[in-house]
Amino acid sequence: MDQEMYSFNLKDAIKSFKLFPKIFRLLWSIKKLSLIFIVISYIIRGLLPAMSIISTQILLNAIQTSVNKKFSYVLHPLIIYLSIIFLGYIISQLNTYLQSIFRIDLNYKINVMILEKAKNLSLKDFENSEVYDKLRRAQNEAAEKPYTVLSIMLELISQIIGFISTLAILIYWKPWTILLLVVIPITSTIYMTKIGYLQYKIEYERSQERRKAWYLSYLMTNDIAFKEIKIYKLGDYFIKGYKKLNKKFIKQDKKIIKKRTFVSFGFQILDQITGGFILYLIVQSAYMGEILLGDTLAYIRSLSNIKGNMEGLLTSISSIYQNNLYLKQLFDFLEMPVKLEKSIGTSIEEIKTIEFIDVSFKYPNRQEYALKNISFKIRKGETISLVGENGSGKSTLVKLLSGLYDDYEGEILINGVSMNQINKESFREKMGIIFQDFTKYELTCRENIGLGNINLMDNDVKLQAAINKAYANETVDALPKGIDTQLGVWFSGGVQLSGGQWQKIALSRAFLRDADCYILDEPSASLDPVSEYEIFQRVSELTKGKISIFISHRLYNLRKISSRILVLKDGQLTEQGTHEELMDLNGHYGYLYRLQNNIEFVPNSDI
Ligand SMILES: Nc1ncnc2c1ncn2[C@@H]1O[C@H](COP(=O)(O)OP(=O)(O)OP(=O)(O)O)[C@@H](O)[C@H]1O
Repeated sequence: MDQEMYSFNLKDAIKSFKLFPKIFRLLWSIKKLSLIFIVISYIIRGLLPAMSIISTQILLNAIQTSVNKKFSYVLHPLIIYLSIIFLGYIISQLNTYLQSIFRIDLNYKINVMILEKAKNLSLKDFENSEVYDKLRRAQNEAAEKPYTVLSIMLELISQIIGFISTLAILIYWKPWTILLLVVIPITSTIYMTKIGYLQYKIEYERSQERRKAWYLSYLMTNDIAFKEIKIYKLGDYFIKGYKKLNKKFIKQDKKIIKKRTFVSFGFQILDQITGGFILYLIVQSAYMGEILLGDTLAYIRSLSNIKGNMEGLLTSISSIYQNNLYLKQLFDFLEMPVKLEKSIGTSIEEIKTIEFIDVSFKYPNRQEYALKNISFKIRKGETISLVGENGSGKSTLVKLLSGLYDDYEGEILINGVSMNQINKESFREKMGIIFQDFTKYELTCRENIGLGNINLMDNDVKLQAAINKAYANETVDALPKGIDTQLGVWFSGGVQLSGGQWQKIALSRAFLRDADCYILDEPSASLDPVSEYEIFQRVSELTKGKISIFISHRLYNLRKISSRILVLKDGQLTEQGTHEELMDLNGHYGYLYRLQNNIEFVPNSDI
């Protein structure tokens, strides 16, 4: 047996049933009345087999002993027999209907709960692959599970009732036969549960690889990497990676199926032999005249019912355990602690100052600091430029400044109040940011802009003003349905924009809000130098009296508009001042500026 099999123990299995109250609370919150009806219908379903056996037994025995009796002697048992069949039919139909409806509501509610939870996660959570795995597991594997557990749980209730009630019929005849009937299924269940645990463990351990396989297939089936896949001929490479991962999964799955089939086959054979032996005893008793025809049939049916019930009951217990393991993923995710930002802190009415005091920060998965001992103060009315080579920490600084990470060292003060003590939601409402990797929403142009302030989504005047501010008029006017044109290529009627056009739409989105601080992180990636300069100039004009922060590698464009330039090098703030001051300093900025503008370089030992 595999090493992993030993790590399963019955205690864990029993412990997993502790999830019941949580599951029940969740289900109760969906639809109380439906849940009550479903439970009742399962209880009746559990009683029906025994009721049917007893009514058949009474009917047959009545027929066999009806000589010289009135017809009503057999008619009454017949009516009872037919009523039970009819009741069974109605209950089964009602049960199917209620469960289908319940399932729809439950799935919907759980998916919304997952989205609500994802909404409250921090950027750090999203950059943490463990949290990401939890989210994916919750979404992919666990969303269906509460329903599965519900139906198995109810099936279990019904089976227990069915089992006990039919068992009573056989106990009445030969009590010791019961022992024979239960030993084998119980042993088989323990084994099957172990296999279930093994399967879960494999699934759990391969969730990173599963995500990788999903990612490779995503790259192959979406437009994001299409061009590079064609140009660099990456198709076969990605398919090879996809196949390699999946071959491993298939091998593991087949091994489990083999094991499951083998164990189940062995126990089935033993079970059939026991069943055959008890059947032999029933037939022998009937032959000897010890029992009537109705009793014989009742015992035979009880025997087959008990066997079926026992098997079903134990399979249910084992699959509840297995499903609970997956459900734990869902609860783990839903109960993951998150800091709800909006409920805490001082509200920010206007951003007047932003100050970093000796701020250092490193990403959770990194050893080295991305920012080290950064100190500066920005006042309202200033236009600040952040410059530095790739990886020097500019975008990280912007993320810290927007309150997206909170585990930095030092202090970040907004209007003199610590970032950790302000109401971040009110603060962010006052920020208009275009990140380097801004989002191109596969939605309409109106939504792409309106998402900057959803209250203004239908306010055409304000939308147009934002479009004008961002110089996006030409782009929007050229769209076939104007502002209501679908953008991107994912949905029908979509129009794809150029990188620079997308950027202007994103800028309009930032302008739609009446912010106190605008941040443009490297628009140069998509804008030509002239457009970038125009936009910087435009933004600094429009934000007079407010704060604007630009990040660009084109130092020439920042020269005139910046009231101050902050120079980052290897995560440290090495220089700050106006363009002229920094040129006079002849440090790193001077070096970069001259390099970009073909000005002869005067060496400086500090560079
Ligand atoms: N999410 C992240 N997790 C871990 N490390 C990160 C993350 N984002 C950035 N880094 C690291 O932090 C450092 C600073 O990155 P940052 O993106 O702030 O640089 P930048 O100055 O904006 O660079 P560029 O000019 O290329 O945009 C780099 O070493 C980078 O590898």
